[in-house]
Amino acid sequence: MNAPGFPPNFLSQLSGSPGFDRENFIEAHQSADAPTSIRLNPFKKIPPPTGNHVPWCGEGYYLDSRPSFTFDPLFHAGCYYVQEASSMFIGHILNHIKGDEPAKALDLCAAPGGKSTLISSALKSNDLLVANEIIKTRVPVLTDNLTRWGPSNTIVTNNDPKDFSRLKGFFDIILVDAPCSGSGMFRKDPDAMNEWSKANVNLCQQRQERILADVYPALKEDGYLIYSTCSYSVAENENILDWLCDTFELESIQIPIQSEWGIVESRSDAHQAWGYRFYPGKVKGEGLFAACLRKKENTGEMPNTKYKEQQKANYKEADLVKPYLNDADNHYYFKVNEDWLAIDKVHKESLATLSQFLYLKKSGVRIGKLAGRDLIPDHELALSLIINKNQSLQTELTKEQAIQYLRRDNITDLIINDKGWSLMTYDGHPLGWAKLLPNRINNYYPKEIRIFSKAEG
Ligand SMILES: C[S@@+](CC[C@H](N)C(=O)[O-])C[C@H]1O[C@@H](n2cnc3c(N)ncnc32)[C@H](O)[C@@H]1O
Repeated sequence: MNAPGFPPNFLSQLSGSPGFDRENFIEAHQSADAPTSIRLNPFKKIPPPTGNHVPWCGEGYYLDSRPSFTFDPLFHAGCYYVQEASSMFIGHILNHIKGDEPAKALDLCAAPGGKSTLISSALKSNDLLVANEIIKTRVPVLTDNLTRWGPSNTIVTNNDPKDFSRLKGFFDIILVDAPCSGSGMFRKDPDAMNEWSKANVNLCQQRQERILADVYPALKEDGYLIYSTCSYSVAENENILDWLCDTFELESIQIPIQSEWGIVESRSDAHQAWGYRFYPGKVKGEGLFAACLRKKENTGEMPNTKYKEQQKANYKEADLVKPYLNDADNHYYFKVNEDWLAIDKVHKESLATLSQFLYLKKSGVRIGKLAGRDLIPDHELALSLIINKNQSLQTELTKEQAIQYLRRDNITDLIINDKGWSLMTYDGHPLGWAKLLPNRINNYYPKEIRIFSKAEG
């Protein structure tokens, strides 16, 4: 069977990969469309869709067809994330390794944020997630996706992996979802085939080693390193595991899987490290490789950071913003310029440490600015999981009105009985803020993320 479109040497290079079935692989790329799947936000409950479950992810569902997510207000409310099914396996690994002890997790290569929202779903409020993206222009999409998801225990950073090497032994879990040659996405994005070459695979391999070496000191002894790519190349996968085991003291972790899931369990040549391969045709999802290793050495620890307390006057101001949050006493309140922010109290020290070494782009939840004793609420607050909805007005919108709101258009046929800041909700889920005035509504949906397309379909 021939496969038009695959780059020269691609199939021959794959022929040695564990579990590779040439005919099955070509057929999956010729005849089957990439399945559409979503993952529900466990903290913003909506009725599950009618499609089948993703076998390795309790919150993952395949959809029978691909709807227009842009025109679904619940998507903008952060009730679900559109994610390729294989990627959800990272959540399965996390569930296997994570105990009850509070953990600090780092998602090093995080934009656009699919795996960050996945990790976030598996964490409790006393766990911390740091989601980092090196490329500045990709940070906004990451912060937007995490804002929609709503956690208050998350910090977004914009740093090079080597900046993390100073955070010695800080993290219990590090995910490196590495930039790679991208062959696993060929079915979804056939244009990616034009970028593929053996030389690029080698370049990616070198970059992957560099990223891993840079971040390694930030992992605690006995902490877990999860490594993943969307490449099929042994050079970027099993060979990287061997390189890791040659270079550092790591133990490979076997992850329980069920044979009917269709995932191929592989072993690296030299160290017999376990890896998990996803081939379209064998699994209902795109190409992925994932592995988990445990650090068995101490490469240094952070000295304790002394936290500089804020001045007393600020605490008085903080009392004005507290009523806007649920569980207000379990949060730590701080100011960045004029804005008040909150993060779970247990992360106060971590925040101080991270702010010394990294560029923080989003920390916990931005509550808003005070104008006298009144709060000008921030969009992050509206979408957050910690908002006290009873503190402000709420205006429930029809689907048509919600789309108008999300476009920043005029909202038609809305009867206004109140005055002031109102949460605009759809099916009870906040979308953002508007200010209700006697004869008009001021729409405060952020213009950068408004719906731009005019027509559905
Ligand atoms: C596979 S994508 C991450 C996808 C993301 N984890 C998700 O699930 O949505 C790899 C990311 O690594 C970033 N990246 C590129 N070069 C990098 C480098 N040298 N060090 C760290 N990250 C890099 C890319 O900008 C990209 O966002």
